[in-house]
Amino acid sequence: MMNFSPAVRVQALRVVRGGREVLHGVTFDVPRGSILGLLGPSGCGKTTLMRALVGVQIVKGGTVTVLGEPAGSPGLRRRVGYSTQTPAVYADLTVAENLRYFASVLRAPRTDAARVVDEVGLGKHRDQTAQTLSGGQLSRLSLAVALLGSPDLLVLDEPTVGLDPVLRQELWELFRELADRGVTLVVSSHVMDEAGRTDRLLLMREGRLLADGTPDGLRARTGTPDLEEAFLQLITEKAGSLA
Ligand SMILES: Nc1ncnc2c1ncn2[C@@H]1O[C@H](COP(=O)(O)OP(=O)(O)OP(=O)(O)O)[C@@H](O)[C@H]1O
Repeated sequence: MMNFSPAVRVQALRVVRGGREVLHGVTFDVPRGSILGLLGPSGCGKTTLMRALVGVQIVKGGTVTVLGEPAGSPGLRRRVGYSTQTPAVYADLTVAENLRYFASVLRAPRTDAARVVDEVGLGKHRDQTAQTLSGGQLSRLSLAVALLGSPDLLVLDEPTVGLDPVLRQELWELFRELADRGVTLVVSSHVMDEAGRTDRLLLMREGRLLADGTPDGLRARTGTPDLEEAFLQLITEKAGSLA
């Protein structure tokens, strides 16, 4: 039977960190097999929101439902892949050793380590220790770990930081292939030209959603083809309406 419920449903989510509310009631859905982009200035709450999706963030209010279960449920552990901004891999293990290790922890198929190394284009570096990788290679290793076990939801925190335009393009092509296979992706980025590659964009500012729509919808609403310009316009609009 087809499952039409959204992959992610976030309702009225509030989070307090360090005694301060950093998410002030965020609500959105992510349909299965789509790519949601999370954009907004540094400190607006993107990482906090992603932590709530993977179930490692204590929440003050609201609900987060992932693949039909409360975020963080044990049953979701192998169905959700998360790559953080600071890669959590072993510095003194090689690329291949790291992947074999995490594959065994996740009880992913043995062949998975080889598959994901190719998917992220790290084949040439498989025998290099993680500590000798460049920043971009390290973030691709982190992405490879998230792909182990073929999760249904991928939560990727700035996966393309430090990558050249060619690699960024290749990774976005991979994200689209995964979405076409039914995987749901939530991807944060600082880079506006990547925003146009998503199915839906959440523009965040200071713990609130400034806009939620398709890239074309946001362009139409603001009357500009440039998403960066659209974002700035929405911020000004909001500031005006609050004044
Ligand atoms: N452990 C913490 N204690 C106190 N405040 C925190 C903590 N972690 C994050 N914050 C605050 O929560 C807010 C949201 O942070 P978050 O990391 O989610 O932002 P972000 O949008 O991911 O930023 P960036 O793009 O720079 O990674 C920020 O104001 C940050 O200072």
